[in-house]
Amino acid sequence: MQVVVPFAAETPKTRLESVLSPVERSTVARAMLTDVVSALVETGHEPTVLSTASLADANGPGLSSLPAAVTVDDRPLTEAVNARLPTTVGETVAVVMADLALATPTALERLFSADADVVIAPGRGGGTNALVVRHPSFRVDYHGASYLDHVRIAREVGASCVSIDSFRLSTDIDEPGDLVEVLLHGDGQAAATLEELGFGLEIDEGRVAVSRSGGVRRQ
Ligand SMILES: Nc1nc2c(ncn2[C@@H]2O[C@H](COP(=O)(O)OP(=O)(O)OP(=O)(O)O)[C@@H](O)[C@H]2O)c(=O)[nH]1
Ligand SMILES: C[C@H](OP(=O)(O)O)C(=O)O
Repeated sequence: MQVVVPFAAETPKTRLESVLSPVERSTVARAMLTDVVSALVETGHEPTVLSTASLADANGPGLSSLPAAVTVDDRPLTEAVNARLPTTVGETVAVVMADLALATPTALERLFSADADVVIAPGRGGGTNALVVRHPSFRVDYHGASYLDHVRIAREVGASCVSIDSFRLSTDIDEPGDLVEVLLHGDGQAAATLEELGFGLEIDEGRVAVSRSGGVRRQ
């Protein structure tokens, strides 16, 4: 099975612009990529990062030892991923997004071992955080309610399709509120990077929040 990890290398995580500078967004994105790749390697796979640009050039911290091959493809996400999907029966390709900072080998194994032509780990808010494709006619269409689109596309090409219920794989880190989950449940580079940048938990009566300086640091 090939495992592809799409990565927007140049201006990642724009939806975090209210809390992180461009350089910080790049640093956090690269820390999350490192965590995802490390979890995939622990499952015994050899992931390929499908990056919009070279990671050696505009290098951020921590990528010199990334345990993955990097392929540069500057086409838009959907096109770049579709170019990597199976074209023959018997081929399997997994697509795991680089912003799944809570991904663990156990959660990924559940995704990989589910039995269907198309296995989807939905993201909160309608996205598709991870996919396994075992059907030569299935193609992706990211953005918007891509989860619904992918269920429909699977049906249209006659592929069996299941979605898996995983808190860890459903939590992609897109918006400031998502940083809470990294500090609550993450134990990799992404969580460490956020702490280095001064983020901590704000624990009150309602939902836990994050703030920069002043929040509670993890032990
Ligand atoms: N190869 C490739 N990966 C992409 C592209 N756009 C997004 N990604 C990756 O796809 C995953 C989901 O990305 P999004 O959350 O939609 O986009 P993002 O660039 O990370 O963040 P925003 O700028 O806030 O939308 C992440 O792993 C991104 O790094 C693209 O055009 N090409
Ligand atoms: C790529 C996109 O990611 P989101 O914008 O939902 O994080 C999707 O899953 O369709």
